[in-house]
Amino acid sequence: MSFKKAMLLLEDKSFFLGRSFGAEGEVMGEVVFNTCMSGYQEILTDPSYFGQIVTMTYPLIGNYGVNNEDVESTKPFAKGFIVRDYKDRASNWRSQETLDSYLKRNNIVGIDNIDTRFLTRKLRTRGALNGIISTVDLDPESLYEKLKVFPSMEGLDLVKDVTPRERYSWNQTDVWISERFKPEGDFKVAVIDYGVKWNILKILTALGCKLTVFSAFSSADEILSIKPDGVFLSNGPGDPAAVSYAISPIKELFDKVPIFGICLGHQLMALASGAKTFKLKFGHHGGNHPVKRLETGEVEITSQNHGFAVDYDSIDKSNWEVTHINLNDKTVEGIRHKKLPIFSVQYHPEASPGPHDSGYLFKQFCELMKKN
Ligand SMILES: NC(=O)CC[C@H](N)C(=O)O
Repeated sequence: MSFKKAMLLLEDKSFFLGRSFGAEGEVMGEVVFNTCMSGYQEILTDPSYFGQIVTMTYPLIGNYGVNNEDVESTKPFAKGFIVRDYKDRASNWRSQETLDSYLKRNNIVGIDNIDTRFLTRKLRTRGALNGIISTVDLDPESLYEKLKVFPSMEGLDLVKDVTPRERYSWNQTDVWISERFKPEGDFKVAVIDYGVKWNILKILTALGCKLTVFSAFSSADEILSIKPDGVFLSNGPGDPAAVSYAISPIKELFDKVPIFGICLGHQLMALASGAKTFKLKFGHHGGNHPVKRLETGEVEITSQNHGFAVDYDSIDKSNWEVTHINLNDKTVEGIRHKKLPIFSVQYHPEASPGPHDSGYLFKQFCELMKKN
């Protein structure tokens, strides 16, 4: 690996000199911090990170390498990667490649030797900031000139860049997942792919769902044409309120089939119900967010990755019930329709990376399809 210098500059003009790893070049994006202690490969390949530069609060990154199995999509979607201490010696029986070589091969710019604790504290007090990482220009003035015209995440539709153009079928799972999830029946499920994580598809498959995956541009009629037993709304990048074309098809599906939404899918379901979304100060990105399930009073430790949230006050409480609340900041984590078999959560029950407390939600979706 190289020992070339790299620079990170934020929109508040603060800059950090570090060391280049991964690809060389220059990238801009919204800088967010993730508090997971492992799972960098799943994080990098989660399409919801499209448009963002991720910094890990866990200091040692790269030490267990990279493999072909732990990816959440075809390639890394994060724009750039910031770490405290990159370890080039990968030690794990599943490792096939170093993170440095993986990032180089996929043209993702990384920077290490950054005081990620200081950076995270700054993002926490200032809120998410745009940033630029460069290995080709180390002049803060000139980096700032480039960054200042870069758009803010608010108002950006990034789903159009990651959603598939054509529908496809999915029938893969893996041994770890099929140990936890057993077939619950034989269901035909339409997935709307706004940037879906593969772990979701693998869990649904293990539960006995035959999946047809649709583009975000699909109409309700196209989706209903396969006569699905249920519809799943996926996670995805960007500002949910900007994905206007995806909202009315969901609304049309409301009284037709059971629907389950995760993260962006949850936000779009809420928007279709007439509620509003807003941008959080620095978002929730990590594997230890406590969420209270209001029905039972139980607390789930959840995996999360979102910068926007559903506004509690805007929810139509005569038809919808808030089912889950985040115990850190009391934001909405789940909603359910009072009569129709439709529900969604803001967090990630598929985890990957993260704890498995919330896996029951997938079974709940199967129960609704069975009853219907
Ligand atoms: N993981 C996701 O689906 C993220 C949803 C949305 N892009 C947000 O940041 O809030």
